[in-house]
Amino acid sequence: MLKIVLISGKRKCGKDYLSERLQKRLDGRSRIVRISEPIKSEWARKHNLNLSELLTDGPYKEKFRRDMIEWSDEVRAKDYGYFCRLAMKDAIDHQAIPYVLVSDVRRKNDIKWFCETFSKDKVLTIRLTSRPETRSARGWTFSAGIDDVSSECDLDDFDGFDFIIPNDDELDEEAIDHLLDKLQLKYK
Ligand SMILES: Nc1ncnc2c1ncn2[C@@H]1O[C@H](COP(=O)(O)OP(=O)(O)OP(=O)(O)O)[C@@H](O)[C@H]1O
Repeated sequence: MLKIVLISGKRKCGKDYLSERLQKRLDGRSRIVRISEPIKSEWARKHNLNLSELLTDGPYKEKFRRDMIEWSDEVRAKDYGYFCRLAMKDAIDHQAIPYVLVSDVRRKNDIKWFCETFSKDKVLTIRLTSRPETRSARGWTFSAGIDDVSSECDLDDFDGFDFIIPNDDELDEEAIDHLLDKLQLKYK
C-alpha cells in the first residue's frame, strides 16, 4: 500500500540524511522525492543554468537559493500544489515502489496538498529538530531572506506532525529500525 512520508525540518536538521538512511534500510521499497527538484529544473531552464550543479549541496545552490524562493513563492501563490504535483509525477507512475519519502517539505500547503491528493491515511508527517549548535556544526549560518521567510518558518507553528524526531546525535541502525517500526513501514 502506498505510504508517503513527509519530512520537514529547518536547514541542516538532516532531512536528506534521514531520507537516505531510511531509503537504504527499506532496500528498494522506497524512493526519495524532492519538491525542490522541479523548482530547480524550471529555474535552471528559465535562466540557462547548470541543473546538475544546482541539484548538489554547494555554493552554486546557495547563490541562487534566495531568488528561487521568491520566484517559487510567486508560482505557489497562484497554485500551491504546482511543485508538489510535478515532483510526485514519476513516483505516481511507478507505484510498484510502495513508499515515497518526500525529503524537503517546508509549508503547511505542501502537507495540505498531499493529504488532499492521496488521503490522510496514506500520509505520515515527520518533523526533524536539531539544536542551533548542531546545525551550525553542520555548516548552517543564519541568512536573512532565507532563514526568516516562510519557506523556512511556515511549519514552525504547525501542531499536527505525526512524529517529532530530534536529530542531534549519530543515528545508529537500531534508531532507524525503531523509527521505521513507528512509521509502520516494512523492511527486511
Ligand atoms: N544524525 C546525523 N549524524 C551524522 N551526520 C548527520 C546527521 N544528520 C545530518 N547529518 C549531516 O549534516 C549535514 C546536513 O544534513 P542534511 O543535508 O541532511 O540537512 P538538510 O535538512 O537536508 O539541509 P538543507 O535544508 O540545507 O538541505 C549533512 O552533511 C549530513 O550528512
